[in-house]
Amino acid sequence: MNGRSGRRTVVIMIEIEHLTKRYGKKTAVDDLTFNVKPGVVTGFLGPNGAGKSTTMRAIVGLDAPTSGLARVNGKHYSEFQSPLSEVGALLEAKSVHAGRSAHNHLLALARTHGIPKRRVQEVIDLVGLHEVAGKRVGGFSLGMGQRLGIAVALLGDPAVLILDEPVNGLDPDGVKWIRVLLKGLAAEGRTVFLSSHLMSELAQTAEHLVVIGQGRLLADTTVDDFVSGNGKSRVRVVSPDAARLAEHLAGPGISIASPEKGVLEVSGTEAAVVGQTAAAHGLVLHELRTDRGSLEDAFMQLTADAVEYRQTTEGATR
Ligand SMILES: Nc1ncnc2c1ncn2[C@@H]1O[C@H](COP(=O)(O)OP(=O)(O)OP(=O)(O)O)[C@@H](O)[C@H]1O
Repeated sequence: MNGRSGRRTVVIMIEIEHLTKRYGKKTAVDDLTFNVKPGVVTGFLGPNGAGKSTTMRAIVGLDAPTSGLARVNGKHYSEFQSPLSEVGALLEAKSVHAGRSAHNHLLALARTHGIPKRRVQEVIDLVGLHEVAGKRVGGFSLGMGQRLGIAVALLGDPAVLILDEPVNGLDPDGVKWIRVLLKGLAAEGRTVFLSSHLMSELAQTAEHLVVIGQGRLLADTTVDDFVSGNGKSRVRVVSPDAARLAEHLAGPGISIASPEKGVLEVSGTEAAVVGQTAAAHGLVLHELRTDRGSLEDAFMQLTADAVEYRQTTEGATR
């Protein structure tokens, strides 16, 4: 269609290329480039104001980029014949007629988008709204509203789903439900791209992560690599000989803390080295394990650096 059909042999469903979005002097998204692939849940992580919603809005044509491109399935959103069937989106609170029932809201959307009527009941069941489908949307709780938004996103049975903070307003059961739902949709081969500021939630739901800060790409990697690459891992040792072990371990680049008697937390080395050092000196160990940093630690570390970077560059350029 655009003469670049060769690209389509590579299965990339969402392509962001040098995307920049400015609102007046504010650069919300700054030369962002990344791809989102099908078959896995990709988390979109960043502190408040990082540019996640702006990027998602650009993908579905709600915001025109200042420069750069956002494509789904090789096409710009405006080229879609049947948008709801190509990409389902849950963005900020939908404008829903408060007086309409969830069922009628979905039915109206289905009619205007050429989606069969039976799909309405299917998505109502899928999101667990069957008991309240006939009730006025105006009386819905935040969580019910989120479920309705997800039903709208799924209505056209799209291969690509974009969800901005989908767990907002959901209770713990709802959070668990959406985690299972999204993983299931990805396992069917769909592209699932969701933003969250709840890092622990993304760690349990997403396999891949795109992290942004101040509109710029900070990481595009698997969750596992993100944590091991950015989190601080340390070795925890419990030993009746802790003090002597600490003396033998001490050296350049190694820091040792003792949060309580007989316990050491060692950074800058590996569990194997600690075990070998203990064995070489005949010291008894009761426990030896590596504590990996959490996704939360990794995220804080990465975005803290981004904030510093921004302050220095702003100072330099203005
Ligand atoms: N319509 C707008 N006009 C002016 N500035 C805007 C507009 N929309 C977003 N911004 C600004 O652009 C930046 C990025 O906002 P965006 O909502 O994309 O971030 P976000 O990562 O989704 O944040 P949050 O997690 O708080 O939703 C913010 O500084 C925001 O204030």
